Amino acid sequence: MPNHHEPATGDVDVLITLLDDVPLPAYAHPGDAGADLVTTVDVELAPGERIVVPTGVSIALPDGYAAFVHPRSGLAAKHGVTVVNAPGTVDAGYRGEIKVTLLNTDAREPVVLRRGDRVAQLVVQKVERARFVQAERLPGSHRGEGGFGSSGGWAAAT
Ligand SMILES: O=c1ccn([C@H]2C[C@H](O)[C@@H](COP(=O)(O)OP(=O)(O)OP(=O)(O)O)O2)c(=O)[nH]1
Ligand SMILES: [Mg+2]
Repeated sequence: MPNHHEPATGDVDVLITLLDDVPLPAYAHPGDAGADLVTTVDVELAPGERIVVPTGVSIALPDGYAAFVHPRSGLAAKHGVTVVNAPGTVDAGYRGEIKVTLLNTDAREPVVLRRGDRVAQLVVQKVERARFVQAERLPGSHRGEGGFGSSGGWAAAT
């Protein structure tokens, strides 16, 4: 059984403060990309309702990293609960509490989430910062300006 109270082990140290009586974000299985975040409050989401929930954690990412707040597939598939701004971006310089903007996409059923429930997962990644170099023209490419379904319909590309 996964133990959600095991401290996360990983490749990069991320300083974290616990603002509430919550476990450290934990990877449920070795090799997981996302460490689960919990809500520190009970919420009931009406159909179509969104709400910002606190997670009780704040972090200091090293420069060159960002963390992304992703939905959990189980909550999404079983209850229609997603993260509105998925994936939410946590900047390396952000020291505030990580919050999750949940949305109940279900048209009929309300969803109850209890304090301590795992509502999202945090993916820590290296990110590049671009220098935006203004140019008169862009180099050509195979795709060109095609997008937004240019390659075909929803089934296999035809
Ligand atoms: O799901 C999220 C997304 C963001 N944040 C925090 C960390 C992030 O560094 C900060 C700002 O996020 P973002 O840049 O996405 O929001 P904004 O609307 O552009 O606000 P700001 O003007 O503060 O950048 O809010 C969260 O706690 N959860
Ligand atoms: Mg911003």
